[in-house]
Amino acid sequence: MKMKLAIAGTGYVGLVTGVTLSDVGHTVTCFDVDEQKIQILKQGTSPIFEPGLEEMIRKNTEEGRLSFTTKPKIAYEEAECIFIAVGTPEGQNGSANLQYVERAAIAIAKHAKNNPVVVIKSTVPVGTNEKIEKILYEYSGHHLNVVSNPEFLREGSAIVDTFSGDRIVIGASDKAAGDRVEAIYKPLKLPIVRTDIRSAEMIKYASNAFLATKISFINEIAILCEKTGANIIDVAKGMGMDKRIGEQFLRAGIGFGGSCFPKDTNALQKLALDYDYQFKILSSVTEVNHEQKKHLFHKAKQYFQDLNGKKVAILGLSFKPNTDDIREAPSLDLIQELLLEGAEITVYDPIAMENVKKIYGDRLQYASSVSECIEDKEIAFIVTEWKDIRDTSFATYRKLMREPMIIDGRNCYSLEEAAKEHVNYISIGRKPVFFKKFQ
Ligand SMILES: NC(=O)C1=CN([C@@H]2O[C@H](COP(=O)(O)OP(=O)(O)OC[C@H]3O[C@@H](n4cnc5c(N)ncnc54)[C@H](O)[C@@H]3O)[C@@H](O)[C@H]2O)C=CC1
Ligand SMILES: O=C(O)[C@H]1O[C@H](OP(=O)(O)OP(=O)(O)OC[C@H]2O[C@@H](n3ccc(=O)[nH]c3=O)[C@H](O)[C@@H]2O)[C@H](O)[C@@H](O)[C@@H]1O
Repeated sequence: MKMKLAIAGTGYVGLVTGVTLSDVGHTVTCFDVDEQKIQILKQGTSPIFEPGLEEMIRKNTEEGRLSFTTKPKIAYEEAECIFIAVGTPEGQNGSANLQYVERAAIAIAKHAKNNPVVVIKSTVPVGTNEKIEKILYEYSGHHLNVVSNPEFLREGSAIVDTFSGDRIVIGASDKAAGDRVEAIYKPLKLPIVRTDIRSAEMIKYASNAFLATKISFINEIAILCEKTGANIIDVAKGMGMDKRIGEQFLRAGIGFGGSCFPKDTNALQKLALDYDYQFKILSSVTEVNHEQKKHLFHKAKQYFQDLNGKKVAILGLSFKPNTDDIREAPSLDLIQELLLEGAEITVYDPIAMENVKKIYGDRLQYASSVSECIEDKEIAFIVTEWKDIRDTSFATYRKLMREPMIIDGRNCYSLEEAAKEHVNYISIGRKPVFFKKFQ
């Protein structure tokens, strides 16, 4: 059944939801309060870097199923279902800031005329959907059903994640409203989990918190590997082959970043405190992650002591490959520490450089390729495992750097390769390989 849908918010989640649902045949109008964003979208350009997204925006706009507007009336008036996908950034004391969700609900209440189901896709604390139902009633004077439908896509693989996700969660108190949302997703042919509203809200936070826990856990095992002489790659492989553990999210590195894991782990801890409970595991997960983001810097200090005036290269700035998002990116922590030490920093990222320039301006130098970034440097830090960074051979480092000291936060190379290629190579959870003797 094809439906008339509206989306509030054209960030990652709103845009990908709008584009994919129009691609399976629904008519979708995306509304955003950001006029500049809507202008860009109307021209068929994506305001975010996401593989495959721009092509799909153009295709579905041209075929007449997808449109963009800054006028809430146009988006909401006739919609049968309205998805709220606005931001829920970290607010006071770590709690989720719900002001954007509330404003979106008020606009929906004022303009919707077709008795729509209101679907909350934004990540919101348990109990929020019920609050929004009340706001909708207060501002419209009649009852509108609210359904919780949290999102599980990842930046950088958002389209693939939407078309081949593991599950779609639908939390509803009204069966018919839940059925309507289920019907929208039917063409995707994905497993559907139906729950009550509060459980759906909790599934989202619990999933993100569990994945974040896996990362902090493997990062602590990596520290122990470094101390004991074990190899984290082999350890993670051996653990991950146990289906009860699973191989995913066992890549040790320099801590998790991004717009969601840090804020969602904090919001869940805050929610627990609101219910008079201290979520002990999660406070350790956050603490471990905080420390892990400084790991590369500490390694550099360990081998060089004084970094003042050192010429360093930072390869990769986004919080993960295939996105220009630098929110909570570990690169920012490293830059900050190195600036305080007085290092001379050159950075490179295939996509995210402009975002970093907005923060650091001329305090950094910006290179347009890996080679330009590492040329004549004393230390190269690998921070984000973009393909062109992973594909750079040790021979290139040897040719361009004074005396290659590579500190790799993403374990991009094998230790055998490093030993064979005569570079100094320090990675995560593995023995360092030294060509030149460091004290
Ligand atoms: N970024 C991600 O990969 C994922 C995000 N989420 C959750 O989805 C939600 C949205 O996240 P993002 O898409 O990253 O947010 P974002 O911050 O990139 O975009 C939010 C958009 O909403 C717009 N907006 C604000 N108030 C509005 C209003 N009243 N009406 C219409 N538009 C409005 C903003 O202008 C902005 O374009 C958050 O709750 C987030 O935790 C969930 C899964 C994945
Ligand atoms: O709620 C959200 O916003 C989303 O948060 C994450 O998605 P995302 O933040 O886009 O990216 P991930 O691939 O999960 O990576 C997050 C961080 O963890 C790090 N990571 C990931 C995996 C791993 O094994 N090791 C590791 O250090 C990444 O480098 C990155 O900094 C979740 O994976 C999505 O399911 C969820 O929808």
